Amino acid sequence: MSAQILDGRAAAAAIKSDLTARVAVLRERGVTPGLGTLLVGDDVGSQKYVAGKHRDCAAVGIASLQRELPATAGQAEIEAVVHELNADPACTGYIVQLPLPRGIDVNRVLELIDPAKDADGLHPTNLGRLVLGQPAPLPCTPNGVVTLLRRNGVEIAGAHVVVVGRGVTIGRSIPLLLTRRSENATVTQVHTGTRDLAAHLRQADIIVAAAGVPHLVKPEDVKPGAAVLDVGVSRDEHGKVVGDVHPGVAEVAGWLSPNPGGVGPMTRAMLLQNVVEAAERATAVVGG
Ligand SMILES: Nc1nc(=O)c2c([nH]1)NC[C@@H]1CN(c3ccc(C(=O)N[C@@H](CCC(=O)O)C(=O)O)cc3)C=[N+]21
Repeated sequence: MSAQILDGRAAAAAIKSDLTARVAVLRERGVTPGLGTLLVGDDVGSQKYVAGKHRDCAAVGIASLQRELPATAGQAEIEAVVHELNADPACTGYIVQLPLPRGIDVNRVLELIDPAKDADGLHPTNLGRLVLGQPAPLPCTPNGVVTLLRRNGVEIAGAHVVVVGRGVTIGRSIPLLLTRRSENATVTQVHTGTRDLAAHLRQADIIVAAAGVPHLVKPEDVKPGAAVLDVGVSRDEHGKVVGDVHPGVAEVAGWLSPNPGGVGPMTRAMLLQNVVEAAERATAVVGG
């Protein structure tokens, strides 16, 4: 018996098709949403990610604003681009591609982003709103995880979800989404300080593996039929992506998100959704 696939590429394609229609409505009203990216340095991986985001934009009718700075750029130069994008009415939302070069105060840069233009959903104000239950752009990867489960009919309400990892972009905020009344999951968060990781994993109806440790989740630690989402991205010596989930888990789990092809494409779709929703909010205010 083999797990059913939580196909992130298929779900992302369906979401992008829905967003294309919403963008068309906005454009009829004279509003073209625009996604900005700031890329600092010449990391090939980051360049590829950013290029992918702009390809996505073109596909759904969102305008692209690409800003690039050399790896030698200093704090002031980076902050100047952030101020420029905050002020630019053509920019509905934007991201500062991470990581930034060593020596840059990342938190200071991210705090300067206008929370209304925070396409990543990682601004302190928006994370605070998430804690408070107020409307805000949601962090893209966590929202991608929840959306991928929902679209495949995986029961979240009442489920015991074990989240592996406590990183800021994923692990920290996934429990905040899953424990909302609209999701109603019960969440255990485990991390490198957890005494018996396997004992927790075996209790899980849903495992979200976001630790960045290759093949951390082993088949013998997964309850038969559980849903397992592989969010970890490590690379082997050939540069190939290796996830947090051991391939043998496919024989035990009921549902499995592949990596690549799972949560990654969903992250990109959620970024586009944040931009479209920001444009819709702005249009509703302007139009009354
Ligand atoms: N401000 C900021 N926001 C981010 O969201 C952000 C970032 N910085 N820095 C880097 C990480 C990484 N990340 C990925 C998104 C999608 C895929 C993705 O779509 N991956 C494909 C495979 C790769 C491909 O097809 O090109 C997949 O999983 O199937 C991967 C990685 C976003 N990040």
